[in-house]
Amino acid sequence: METYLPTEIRLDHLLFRFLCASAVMTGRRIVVFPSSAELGPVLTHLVTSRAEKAITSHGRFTLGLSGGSLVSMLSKELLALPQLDCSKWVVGFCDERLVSFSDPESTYGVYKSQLFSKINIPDSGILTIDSSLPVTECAEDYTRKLKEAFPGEDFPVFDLLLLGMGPDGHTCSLFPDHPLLEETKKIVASISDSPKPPPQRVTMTLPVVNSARCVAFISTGGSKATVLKEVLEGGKASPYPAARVVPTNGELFWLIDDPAAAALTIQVERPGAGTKL
Ligand SMILES: O=C1O[C@H](COP(=O)(O)O)[C@@H](O)[C@H](O)[C@H]1O
Repeated sequence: METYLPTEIRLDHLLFRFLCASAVMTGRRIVVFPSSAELGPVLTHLVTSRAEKAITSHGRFTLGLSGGSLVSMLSKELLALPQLDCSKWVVGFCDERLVSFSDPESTYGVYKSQLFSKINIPDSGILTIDSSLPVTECAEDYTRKLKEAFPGEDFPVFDLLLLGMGPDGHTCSLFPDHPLLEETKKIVASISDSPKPPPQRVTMTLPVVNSARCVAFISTGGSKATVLKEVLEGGKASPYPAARVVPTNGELFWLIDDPAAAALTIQVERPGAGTKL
């Protein structure tokens, strides 16, 4: 039996269903903002909306964080929210550099000083590497921590992964032409020859990234424009690690600014004020 709805609500409902369907059909949404000032609030909406959905459905929100330019943008935006309850968050790192936590290159270290120390996330909800271990043992130790945090899952299924992309097309610590791109069994891999310093890192593998319920790339600045065109318009044959991120059952967002989008010729979304994902 069809429920009666006023015309405007039926149209909204149809539009909503259309947008959902087109997102599924295209498999990804590329959303371009004039600058990171407009991108930031939409990113926080994505985080808080997926957190609410996850906590309602399974009692916690599992979030994978990347380093680099994302750290300060995300920290600033989350801390600007009037209310942020992170008591049910479990945070892991999409990749981490093998340096001491006090080193400015430590992704955990910078999140700790810019974000974790200012929110109510419990220490037990932050899955860190043991930076005192040699790199292969560090990856094994981090694998064990993820397996404990995601019991019964062959590959951990994160509610949301926030990824960056370097100007060479790398994401996490998965670099172009590196054998780690072919990894199919490990959850976490070590790398000792990262072309971007520091050379020793641990990284989630592509099977983990592609198992997530939602993956969002945040990419800003003109230095990303050339590679972004290759990644987003290069088709299935694109050799760039970022192009290999295609969640099997999850959502994929590319949140980018105008300078990063400068070379794109494909259709993108240009949201207005108050856009929510
Ligand atoms: O080295 C890294 O780089 C990427 C990209 O960083 P960005 O500063 O160009 O946004 C980052 O996503 C990754 O976590 C980090 O280890």
